[in-house]
Amino acid sequence: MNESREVDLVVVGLGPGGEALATGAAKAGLTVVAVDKHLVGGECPYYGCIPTKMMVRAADALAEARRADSLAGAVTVHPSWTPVADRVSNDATDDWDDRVAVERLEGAGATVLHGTARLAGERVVVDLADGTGGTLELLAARGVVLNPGTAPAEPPVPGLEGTPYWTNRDAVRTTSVPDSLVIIGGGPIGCELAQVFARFGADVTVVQHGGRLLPADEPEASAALREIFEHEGIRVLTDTEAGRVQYVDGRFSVELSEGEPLRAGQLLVAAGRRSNLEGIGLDSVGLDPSDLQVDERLRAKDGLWVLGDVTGHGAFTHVSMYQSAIALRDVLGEDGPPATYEAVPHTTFTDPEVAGVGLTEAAAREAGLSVRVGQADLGASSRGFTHGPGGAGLIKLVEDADRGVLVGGTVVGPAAGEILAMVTLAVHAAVPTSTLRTMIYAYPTFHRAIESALADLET
Ligand SMILES: Cc1cc2nc3c(=O)[nH]c(=O)nc-3n(C[C@H](O)[C@H](O)[C@H](O)COP(=O)(O)OP(=O)(O)OC[C@H]3O[C@@H](n4cnc5c(N)ncnc54)[C@H](O)[C@@H]3O)c2cc1C
Ligand SMILES: NC(=O)c1ccc[n+]([C@@H]2O[C@H](COP(=O)([O-])OP(=O)(O)OC[C@H]3O[C@@H](n4cnc5c(N)ncnc54)[C@H](O)[C@@H]3O)[C@@H](O)[C@H]2O)c1
Repeated sequence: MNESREVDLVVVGLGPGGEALATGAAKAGLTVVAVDKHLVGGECPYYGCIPTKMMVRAADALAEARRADSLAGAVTVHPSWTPVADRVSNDATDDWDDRVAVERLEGAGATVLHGTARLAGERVVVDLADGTGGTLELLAARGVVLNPGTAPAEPPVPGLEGTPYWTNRDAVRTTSVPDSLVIIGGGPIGCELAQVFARFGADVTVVQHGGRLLPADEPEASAALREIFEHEGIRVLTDTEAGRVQYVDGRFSVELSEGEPLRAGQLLVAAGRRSNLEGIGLDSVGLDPSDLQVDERLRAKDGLWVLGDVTGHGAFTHVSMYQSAIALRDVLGEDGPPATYEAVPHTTFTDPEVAGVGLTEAAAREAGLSVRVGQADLGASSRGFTHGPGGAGLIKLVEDADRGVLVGGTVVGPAAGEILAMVTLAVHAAVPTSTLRTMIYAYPTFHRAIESALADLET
């Protein structure tokens, strides 16, 4: 089938934001063609947030059971990956089948196509994945939305190519736990999965070429997480470069910039992401994919909106969804608040969770702000004390002293992502720190430690 069609809107790439935008535009009465080369919904539901958080939940349950000894008596733990693999396959991903998502989008009134799309000047060309080798040319009167996301980056490590190493996409599909696992990369993916597989019995080593785990977070958070990882038996090698990789007789060996090579049953590469904008045809409309800028309504140019991870405002589902709502209003010609990114929160779902919002202390100083920081030891708070094992953590607040408002905050601890919510609100709404100090904090909650960190701002 080689045909041309005129429609109102074409959405290329159906990550969380693209799917939501296509749904909203179709419900608003536009004729919408929504195209994805793989699964409708993108990385988050099939290979990212949802399956990995099911894995984290299972690993946390094991850790809690192991803590029971010192709190409530003996519990015997026999880890099994079977319920994890079953939940990921049956409940999270429908065995990596997007039929439900496709039907939902079609139910909203959109036409859904599986195929690889690219811009060709005024038109969008779709190479259909229906096995016919056909193409479809679409002319979109209102415009085109790109939400193509990212793919796992392959670092330039000699010998890596051609080995059966894992990326996040393989790790979430595994039906067994390797006896040993080397992870290249100590970012959010590397850290979350290191703890999951270690708690299920794998001997795990994280190789991180920077100086610390989670380098985008506060150094205090990285140090706290490293201590906990090492206490749990996870080996953390920082300032270490992975060298030649070999795969012989079903085992990996990884040479290192220093020390003995590592040997393991599996290798996970979690060394960042590669933008899917390359090859999507931006050059055909005069734009450079390696330096794409979007405005506060996600417009790259008239009639072209781009959203999600590739915009560089935080590779998180909530950013993709936030941008999607703003771009949808613009597509529909509606007014509304523009996109701002001062209070983008994130949570890495290790145990303890590492959650942050806004600027780190270093970023605030680099921005030339008059910075005051305040810290509190979560483990030493009343709630941390009563919680006991697993209750360690910290709170760090960053204040712009001239304005008297928080511009950033970090929480490490159990449910840190939830505790962070009030710091996110404070940064977002620029609530004066003097107002935050007069609030009553329930006793004994974890969030009450924020009051101690606020008091520490004054010292
Ligand atoms: C292991 C892992 C865990 C994560 N955990 C979290 C978490 O806990 N919380 C969180 O907020 N975020 C998390 N993320 C990040 C989150 O998955 C992404 O930020 C989110 O998916 C938003 O991405 P996106 O909207 O840019 O598009 P994506 O989800 O990447 O989707 C893009 C879609 O575009 C399609 N596509 C690309 N090019 C084309 C083309 N030319 N034609 C047609 N279709 C195309 C792709 O097939 C894909 O379906 C995690 C990511 C990973 C990898
Ligand atoms: N809970 C969450 O919200 C969550 C969880 C997972 C992923 N994510 C999103 O997905 C994105 C991608 O995650 P990621 O962890 O792959 O990427 P990342 O870019 O955040 O971290 C990759 C890490 O790998 C290191 N690295 C790169 N090349 C290396 C090499 N050759 N040797 C050793 N170390 C190397 C980098 O220093 C970096 O710290 C994240 O930035 C985040 O936005 C979010």
